[in-house]
Order: sequence, then C-alpha cells, then structure tokens
Amino acid sequence: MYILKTEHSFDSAHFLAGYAGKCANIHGHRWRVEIEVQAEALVASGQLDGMVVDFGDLKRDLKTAVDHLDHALIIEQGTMREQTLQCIKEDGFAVIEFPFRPTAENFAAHFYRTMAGLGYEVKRATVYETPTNSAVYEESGVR
Ligand SMILES: Nc1nc2c(c(=O)[nH]1)N=C([C@H](O)[C@H](O)COP(=O)(O)OP(=O)(O)OP(=O)(O)O)CN2
Ligand SMILES: [Zn+2]
Repeated sequence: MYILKTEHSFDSAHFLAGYAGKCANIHGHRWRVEIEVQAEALVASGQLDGMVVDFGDLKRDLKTAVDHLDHALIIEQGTMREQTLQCIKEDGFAVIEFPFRPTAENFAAHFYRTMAGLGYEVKRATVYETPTNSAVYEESGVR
C-alpha cells in the first residue's frame, strides 16, 4: 500500500455554542489539515508513472478545499441570532456557516469527504486545532 500525505492550513475564528468553558467565546486557531491518500499500486505509464497521484494536484485540491475558510468566522448554523449575523455580514466580515459544530473532529470528517468527493482514495484526514491537539477521521471497509 502506498500512502501520500500533504497539508494546508487556515487561520480563522470560531466558537463552540453550548460549550461550558472558554471555547464558547469567539477565538481563533491556525487549523492544520493533513490529507493522506492511498493506492495499492502505482500508475505505470505516462505523466503519472511511478506515482499514486501527482502531489501538485493533491496540494492544489486541498488548498482549494481549505482556503475559502481562511480569515473567516466559522459558525454552526443556528447558533447566532439572525440579527447579529446580519450585522456582522453587513459590516463586511466573512462568516461561514456549517451544519455542524466546528470541532476538529467535524472538520476532519468534512475534509475527508470533500477530498473523497473529488475522487481521491482518502485514507485519513487529520485536523490540528493547536500544535498539540488533533483529530483524525477515517472510514473503515473497502471503498
Ligand atoms: N474533542 C475536542 N475538544 C475540544 C475541541 C475540539 O475541536 N474537539 N475544541 C475546543 C476549543 O475549540 C478550544 O479552542 C480548544 O481549547 P484548548 O484545548 O483549551 O486549547 P488551548 O491551546 O487554547 O489550551 P490552553 O490550555 O489555553 O493553552 C475545546 N475542546
Ligand atoms: Zn477553538
């Protein structure tokens, strides 16, 4: 089995609605996203001879998946009053809403599925919320 890994980071703000502690307040992280893709065999001819996929393509696609989250306020849908949200947006701030709580675990699953949806055979997605805290998402079984 061959496994390739690449990573990309984004800097954004979030909060955990309903969390009893400091993370309920708006705060920022540099999220580091690692994606691992796998293959049993390498491509055997042409441009991709000897590769699983081209690192250039993998890096580009992960960057696209990650970059639109950079320098934004990421919130879980329904956790901020409509009026507040409207004011923040009218004042020109970038707000991105997700149907899930913006935890490292949920982001790991989000990036796994995003990259799998692009056709990659994803082995694992890892999201670091801090340099020492990370969450991994994998799916078991044959794809
Ligand atoms: N399992 C998870 N637990 C927590 C998550 C998460 O995504 N998954 N997220 C948070 C908060 O986002 C919080 O920002 C993390 O805070 P903390 O662990 O306290 O990290 P710090 O580096 O800020 O800790 P210090 O002790 O202040 O250095 C909470 N839990
Ligand atoms: Zn946080």
